[in-house]
Amino acid sequence: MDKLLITGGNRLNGEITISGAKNAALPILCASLLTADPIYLENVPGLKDIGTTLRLLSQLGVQSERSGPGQLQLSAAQVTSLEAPYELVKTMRASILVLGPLLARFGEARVSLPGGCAIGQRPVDQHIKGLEAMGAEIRIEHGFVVATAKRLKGASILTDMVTVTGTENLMMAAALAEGQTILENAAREPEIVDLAELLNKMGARIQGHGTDRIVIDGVDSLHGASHRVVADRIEAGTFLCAVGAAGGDIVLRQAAAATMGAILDKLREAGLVIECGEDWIRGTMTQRPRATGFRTREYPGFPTDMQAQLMALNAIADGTAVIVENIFENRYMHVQELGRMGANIEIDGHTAVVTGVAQLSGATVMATDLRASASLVIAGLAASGDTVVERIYHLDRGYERMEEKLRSVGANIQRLTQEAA
Ligand SMILES: CC(=O)N[C@H]1[C@@H](OP(=O)(O)OP(=O)(O)OC[C@H]2O[C@@H](n3ccc(=O)[nH]c3=O)[C@H](O)[C@@H]2O)O[C@H](CO)[C@@H](O)[C@@H]1O
Ligand SMILES: C=C(OP(=O)(O)O)C(=O)O
Repeated sequence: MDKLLITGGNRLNGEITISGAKNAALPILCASLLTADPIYLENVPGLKDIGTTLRLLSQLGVQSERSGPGQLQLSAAQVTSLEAPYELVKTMRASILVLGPLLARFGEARVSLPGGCAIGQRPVDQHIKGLEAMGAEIRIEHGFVVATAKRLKGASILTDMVTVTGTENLMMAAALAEGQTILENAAREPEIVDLAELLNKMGARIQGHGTDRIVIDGVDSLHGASHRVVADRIEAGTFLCAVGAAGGDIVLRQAAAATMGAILDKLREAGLVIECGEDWIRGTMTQRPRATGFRTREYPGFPTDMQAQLMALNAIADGTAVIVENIFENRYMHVQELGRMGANIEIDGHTAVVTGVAQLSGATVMATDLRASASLVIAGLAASGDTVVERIYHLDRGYERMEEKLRSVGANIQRLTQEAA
């Protein structure tokens, strides 16, 4: 298992190019199942989760070809299986996103239930409830969601809570349903907007994406399209937290500041000077961070996927910050590891109270999930001495060449492969 070795203390200066968003690319890859025509994609990030999704799609019969860096052509002309097996689904919960497309186009799907994971239980009951409202018959059998439908029918669906992949699954299914579907309480994340834009290029009739009421007029079939995946706002926010913790001056290229309002507001509150244009963000940090409390919320609120990284910045801030995690019930796994580096953090239920310390000290720590890993890297960049982050396969799920990007702006960070470790 690979590890990262970080020697803290270097300031970060220079430019980093932001990759396409994991959370937009994953549903977009699954959307290729909705048509027999080819889908051409650009700005697909090179991530383990993308590899897993391509393996899953290949198992279903989808052909994929890389034509250049970040470019991918997908063809679901010959789908040969309608089953997503546990071996693949268990490593990546977003695999549930094949359910809606398979059911809508082929009238049948068997998708393994994802099971529990580090950050929370994460059930898929709302995906199922929505598809049932559209006329699907669904049963849980031997750990699989087994769904059938002659043709899905448009319905009015109000989900119990705002769910990102739930909205995506139902939007994809509704695109090929008979009649109109209205999704109330829909998620508004930029990644949903990106998916809807691709679906509309494929001939879908979707309106209201980016609001909490999405209206989809189903069509009989969809066709091929080309699309560039939106920039990863969480990757960009992570690098801004890194410069906030280590100090320095970095410019992020191919970033989408317009999707990052709440993140940029909080980082400014923490003391970063931030300037931005349409596709770039500059973050400069010349002082000790200021304690910055926040509550995670659905978009346009502060994202749960940035909670761990901003907590790491707070760990060395001047003052005390109160953080409330509202989306997942168990997303504080990084707290114990940050504590091993000298952070002063107390947890009471969904609330974390972070009292900043002047200096963290490097330690060997273990990554427990994707963003927890990122928070440990940020802490390591600011800490004195060496930090070893173990189990970085979590990090590789969602960050493209993170250590190379950080090294290019001056960080002292290297990957220790299993052999070298
Ligand atoms: C691939 C992807 O895009 N992942 C993102 C997506 O995950 P994901 O789509 O899985 O997260 P959801 O928005 O669905 O989850 C929000 C909350 O609703 C609950 N819930 C959800 C669905 C359901 O059927 N029943 C239910 O109870 C979840 O357990 C969680 O507590 O949104 C999360 C919240 O912004 C992000 O952290 C993830 O990075
Ligand atoms: C939780 C995340 O991803 P996933 O939903 O793919 O587990 C994340 O991106 O932080």
